[in-house]
Amino acid sequence: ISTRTHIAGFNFDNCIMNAAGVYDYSAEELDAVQQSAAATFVTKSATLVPREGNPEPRYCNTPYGSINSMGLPNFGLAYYLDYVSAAQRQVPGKTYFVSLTGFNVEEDIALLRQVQASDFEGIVELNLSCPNVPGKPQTGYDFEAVTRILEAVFDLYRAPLGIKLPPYFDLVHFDQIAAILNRFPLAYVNSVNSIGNGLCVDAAAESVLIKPKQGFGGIGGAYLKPTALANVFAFRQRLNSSIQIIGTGGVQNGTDVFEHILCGADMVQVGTVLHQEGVAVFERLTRELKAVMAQKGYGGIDEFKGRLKTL
Ligand SMILES: CC(C)(C)CCc1c(C(=O)O)[nH]c(=O)[nH]c1=O
Repeated sequence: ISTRTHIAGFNFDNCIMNAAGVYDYSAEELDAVQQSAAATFVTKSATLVPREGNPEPRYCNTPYGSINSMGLPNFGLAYYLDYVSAAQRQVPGKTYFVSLTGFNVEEDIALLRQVQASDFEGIVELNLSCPNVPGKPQTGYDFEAVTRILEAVFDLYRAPLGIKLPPYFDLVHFDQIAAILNRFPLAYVNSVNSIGNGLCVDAAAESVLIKPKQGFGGIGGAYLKPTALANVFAFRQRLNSSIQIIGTGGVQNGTDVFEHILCGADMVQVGTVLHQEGVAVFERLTRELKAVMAQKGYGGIDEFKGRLKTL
């Protein structure tokens, strides 16, 4: 039984990896993912210069998942390009993902120019959940901004590039954003980022759980799965077949991975469960996925990918 997959023409021995922002901040964490059963890694979304991020506590586990307002702490793009450059030499033939996020189009372009000038041979993931012009919603919810950014990006960048999107909750929004995305040579769409601006409360302390933004933060974990599966399934039906899908959100076991693939995902990423369990989670999820496949008689993920039945 094989859980191998392919993204942007690159082959991967497995279809499970980390989600940007989790276990990918430092070289030590990236090493741990490298040495695990994960297919590959994606780096923490990188900015032009290093960022400390928000004051702590900025992440908290909750009964059904997690809440975070990290504030994009990262060592800067150069650090991650150096790490991946060394990884490419150490393990030739393995493909890595570098996540980027600018706070405006100019920054996005500057980040991509820096990637182009490097020896990076992998896949770029552009995080569109970043804030945009103050007073406007995050980029992923500002469809004109998405259009403007992708026009600038694809004028410049010709190598494999995917985007990370926030969750959408209205079928008309799926139609509208998919019509935009179908105009561009995207390698993939990664759905979903955390549900923005949730609020978790500690009733005993009568307080919020995290310090930034009065306790508002991105919601991950089990809460997220129905929304994540809906976004994967909706985009699979709307996007050109040339645009692949990475499914992210709410994975806790092999059946959840199976469900993401059934909805159309070509690769599945994990965040909260990785943060809580560590990199051993990749071996567990892979084992559990293979058990589901064995029980159903599937030899490879293409036999059930996107085959979700409607009633
Ligand atoms: C939310 C932003 C800080 C604008 C982007 C980075 C990010 C963060 C973060 O660094 O706070 N957390 C998430 O759950 N998703 C993200 O995409």
